[in-house]
Formats: sequence, structure tokens, C-alpha cells
Amino acid sequence: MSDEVEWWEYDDAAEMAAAVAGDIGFIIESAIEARGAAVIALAGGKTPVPIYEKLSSAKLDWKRVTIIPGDERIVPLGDPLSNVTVLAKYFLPKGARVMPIVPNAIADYKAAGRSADALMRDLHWPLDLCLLGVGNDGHTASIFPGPDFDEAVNGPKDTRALGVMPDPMPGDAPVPRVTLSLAAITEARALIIAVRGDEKRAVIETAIKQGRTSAYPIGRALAGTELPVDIHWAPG
Ligand SMILES: O=C1O[C@H](COP(=O)(O)O)[C@@H](O)[C@H](O)[C@H]1O
Repeated sequence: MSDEVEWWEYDDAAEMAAAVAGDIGFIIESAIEARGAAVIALAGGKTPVPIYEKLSSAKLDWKRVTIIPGDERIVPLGDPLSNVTVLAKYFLPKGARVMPIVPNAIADYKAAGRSADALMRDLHWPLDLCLLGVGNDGHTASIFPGPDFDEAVNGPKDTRALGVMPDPMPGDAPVPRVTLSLAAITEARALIIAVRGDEKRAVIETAIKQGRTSAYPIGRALAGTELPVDIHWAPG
């Protein structure tokens, strides 16, 4: 359980974006200095988009940076719901390697998960950073309540990605997913959470109080790491 959870509050999304982009830039630079390269997982959804806009203007050695989405909706590349498509828009022009974890939107979501897990073996582990978002329902990455929840949070430590069928389906992106496992997320060298709005803040506060038995996926992630975690928050 992380015993150092620190909240950072901002007046608006732009202020949060500048601060989080600065932190991520520092993590990338430190990883390149220490290991010659950086491998990071970035969150999907809408909240982090201003962060990516800001981060993409940072002067970094982008050719040494590999970026994967921490989770992906099983949709074709280029689809408005595709998380990697957003990352590619901002970071491919900088020269980063942006790696789709669902290159083909196949119907069998468990097979998509196994294929993503195989792709993960080509990366250097642990991740230098995992940036997490949180849904109003408490999901993080694409760890959702449903038939795959137990595998996502308690599965074998060497399973880094798996297919997930959310139940109930989230209204804003009602499709099966591939997600990093809790083990892959919590072994990262750094964990950052960025969220907006009172509802998400209340969910995270409850999840922290609930600890290891939290029904919220974000509660399990916080309970599963020994790292200090920064939670960045701006009004919704
Ligand atoms: O579906 C997802 O939702 C969460 C939260 O997204 P937001 O749009 O509310 O910020 C996100 O962290 C996750 O990566 C995404 O696939």
C-alpha cells in the first residue's frame, strides 16, 4: 500500500497540464540519463489530452522514448475511441516510438489481450512511468468490474496485458478493452494519477479509505504499490 499519496490541486486543466507535463518530462530525462531510453505508459480518455499537448512541446530526446497506451479500447486504429491514436497524434511527429497494443481490432477480446501481452515482451520492464486516469466509476487503465476483474488484479505477475469485458459497460466508450494488468502497473518505477472533477476525487478518496479490499480498481492500484503516488486534480 502506498503510504505516501500526495494531492496536487490546480485552478484549471491548463495549470494541471503544465505541472504534469513537467513531471513526465523529468521522468523521461532521468530514465534516458540512467538507462539510455525511456518506456512509459500513458492514460487514454479525454482528461490527459491537454497534458499531451504540453508535453509534446518539451525539448526531449524523443527518439529514445517508447510510449504505449496503458489501456486500449478494441476499435480500429484511427477510430475516435482509440487511445493510441491520440498518443500518435502528439508524439509520433516528435520522433517517439508510439506502440499500438491492439494493432488489429479482433472480435475475440481475450485473444487481443494475449496478443498485447506478447507485444509487451519486446519492451524493457519495469515501465519508467505509468500515468493513470480514473473513471467516475473508479476504473483505472481498463481495469473494470466484470468477468475479468480478478484476472486483472490477481493474475500471474508475468501477465502484463489482458483482454477485459467491462460489466457494466462505460457509457462513453462501450467496447471491450485491453489493459495493463495491476501487476504491470504497480511495478512501474513511477505512478502518476491525473483527474478532473469532484466526482472522481470523491471516488479516489473513498477508494483510499477502503484500501486493499476496495471494490474500485483505482483503490486496488493504490493498495498494490509501495511507491509514493502523486494525484493531480483540477476542477471538472
Ligand atoms: O476509458 C477510459 O477512461 C479513463 C478515464 O477517461 P476520462 O476521459 O474520464 O479521462 C481513462 O483513464 C482510460 O485510459 C480510458 O481508456
